[in-house]
Amino acid sequence: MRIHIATDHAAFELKQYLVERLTEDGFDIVDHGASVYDAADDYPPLMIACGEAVAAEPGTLGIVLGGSGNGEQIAANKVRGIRAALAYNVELAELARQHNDANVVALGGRMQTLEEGYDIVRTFLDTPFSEEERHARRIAMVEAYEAGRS
Ligand SMILES: O=C(CO)[C@H](O)[C@H](O)COP(=O)(O)O
Repeated sequence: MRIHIATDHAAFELKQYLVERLTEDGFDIVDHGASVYDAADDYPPLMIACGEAVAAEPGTLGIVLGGSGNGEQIAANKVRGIRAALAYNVELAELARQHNDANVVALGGRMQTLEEGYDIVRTFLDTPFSEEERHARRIAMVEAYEAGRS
């Protein structure tokens, strides 16, 4: 499975860790930066690039990282077709896939250990959408709004 990933400076170490672990696990990782640590970098262009890559390639998933994950989630969600969910524990990561069919997960690198971050991300990547009608119906309502049909 192809995974798109991006971070700003605040989760640079977490991104490096995830790229290494997920590559070992057999995932095809596309790294959208930041490619070097720069304490003054800005997250929006990095997260939007990651979101655009996910939206352009259905079936892929994305990981956006920052200090809290909040701004990263907000930026990724500006991309048409992106459903980005903030996950700070494995239960949220699981629900993001099962109920929301999220295609991007946002994590705060300052909010958990590297190993906890990996567990959250692996849960997100390993959990399928439930396909339950009520969840599909609600997602379709959001998509209709996004498409200007509601
Ligand atoms: O999480 C973030 C946005 O939601 C950023 O990573 C965070 O705001 C960066 O903070 P600073 O510039 O103080 O290192």
